[in-house]
This record gives sequence, structure tokens and C-alpha cells, in this order.
Amino acid sequence: MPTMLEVNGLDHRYGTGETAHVAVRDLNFTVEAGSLACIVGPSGCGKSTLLRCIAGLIKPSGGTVSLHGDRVDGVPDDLAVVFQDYSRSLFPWLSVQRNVEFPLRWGSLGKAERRQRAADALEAVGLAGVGGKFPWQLSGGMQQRVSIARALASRPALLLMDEPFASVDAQTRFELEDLLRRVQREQGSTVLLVTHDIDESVYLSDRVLVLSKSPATIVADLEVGLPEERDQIATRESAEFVAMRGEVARLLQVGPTGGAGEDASGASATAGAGTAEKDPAKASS
Ligand SMILES: Nc1ncnc2c1ncn2[C@@H]1O[C@H](COP(=O)(O)OP(=O)(O)OP(=O)(O)O)[C@@H](O)[C@H]1O
Repeated sequence: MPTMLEVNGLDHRYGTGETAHVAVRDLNFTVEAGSLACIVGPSGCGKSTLLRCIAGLIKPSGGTVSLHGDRVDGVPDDLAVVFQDYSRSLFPWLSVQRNVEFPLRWGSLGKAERRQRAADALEAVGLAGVGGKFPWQLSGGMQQRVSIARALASRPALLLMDEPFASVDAQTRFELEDLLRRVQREQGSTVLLVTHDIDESVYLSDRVLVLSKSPATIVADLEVGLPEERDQIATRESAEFVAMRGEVARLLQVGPTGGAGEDASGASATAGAGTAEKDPAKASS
């Protein structure tokens, strides 16, 4: 699979001089086209900062981000972001259909094509028939589906998701996770999703990138060796899932070498990641 996203030596600090705060430090990773990768890390470690740098919303203090080989220097046209707070990301005065069509206005599609794209995206997320309603007439889970449909309608090269299911109840969260995996597989989308939730990161993804405490560095890059077909009950009960969840939890608590997670960087972190990538089961033992 070709590389869709490449992050090289990414640093970001807020402020300058003695009061500067280093949010992320020397992050290096790639995301392959058509894959779903999750970033999991402790609260405040710099996950949103990383996403903002990838989305071109902030200019990193150092390092580079490339999307399908092109250096990101401003918000790329073919990138979409889904945030946690669906109630603030949808326009309440526009119908669901118009919300989904909205970002397509800046592309080259004609009106009829935009309408069709939005209808297709709504159908993909199980919301065919609600295009005429307004966001406030829908449940929270349905509103987040609309946000996902809107992101997918533009067929982005990369879909970034920042804690997208953190504001819905547990049952809806499970439904949305399954919906995301299904649509991502059907459409061959490339997704990078940030979450606090270890179980969610393992259940959803092809790869889990584990970040240290602030400033964020990558402590492990784990390939998820679970079967393609996943089930909220059976998969979560499987030995592979439980072992992987334990591994991610341990990495978050103590880092890859048994030392402090916040100090984990460089050679030891890379060595841990390399082992895990080659043999996820071994990494979980
Ligand atoms: N605009 C800003 N100015 C100064 N410091 C900031 C700014 N944005 C974030 N920070 C700091 O950078 C660090 C990383 O913040 P960030 O929001 O990226 O973390 P996070 O992992 O996404 O947090 P959470 O999991 O709580 O959403 C935090 O210490 C935060 O206080």
C-alpha cells in the first residue's frame, strides 16, 4: 500500500523563550493509504496539537507533514476532519442534506452532483431519508453520523477524527465504531483517529500509535492482528484483543522499557515498536 500520510520529525511548541510549552516532540510515523490508524495517549499529551499540525491548521515549530507526497503548508483541499462536538460542527439553520453538501460548494461539482454525493454519503451512514430534517431534530448519535457523512462526501485523501465518539452513550459509540469500520472498508478511505479509549483504539484499527505523556513522543507503533470481521462482543472477549489491550495499557502507564512513559523516546521506543510491528502477539505477551 502506498503511503498517504508521512510525519517527519514533527515538533510543536506553544509560546517562546522560557515560558514555551513543548506539546509534541520529534514525532515520526506514516499512515498507509486505505488503512485506519488510531492514536491513543493520555489527556493533554498533545494529540489535538498533532492533528492540527497534520490538518495544516497550525504551522509546526519543526519537522514536516506530507499528504500523498505533497508537503502540507496550509489546510489541504482533500482532507476532512470530524470533531468530538457534533453540536458545534453542524449548522443548525441548514437541513441535514445541505450540511452534507456544504463543503462540496468549493469543489468543481455541479449542483446535481453535489446533491447526489450528499445523498450517497447519508445512505452510507444509514441516514437515507433524513436529509430534509434539521440537525437539532436528530439524536446525538445521528448528528455525529451526519458529521461523518459530510466528511466522507468530499472523498478526502485523509479523514482525521478527534475523539469522534466521546460525546455519545456507550451503545451508540459501539454502533458508530462499527459504522466507521464498515464505511472505511467499503470506501477504501484512509483514517487517522485520536482517542483516549484503549479498547476503542484496538477494536477499530489496523494500527495503534501509542503516545507518551506531554510532550508527546511515540512509545510504540503496534500492528493490530485481529481478524477483519470484528464484533463488539466476540472480538472484545477474544484472547488477542485482551492481550493487545493489556499491552497498550502497559505502554501508556510505564512506556516501552519499563521506565517512565514521559521519558520514552528514541532508540528504546523504536525497538519496542519494531518488535510489535513484526509480531503483535509477541508484543502482547
Ligand atoms: N493554543 C495553545 N497555547 C498554549 N498551550 C496550548 C495550546 N493548545 C494546547 N496547549 C497545551 O499543549 C498541551 C497539549 O495540548 P493538546 O490539546 O494537544 O493535548 P490533547 O492530548 O489533545 O489533550 P486532551 O486529551 O485533553 O484533549 C497541553 O499542555 C495544552 O495545555
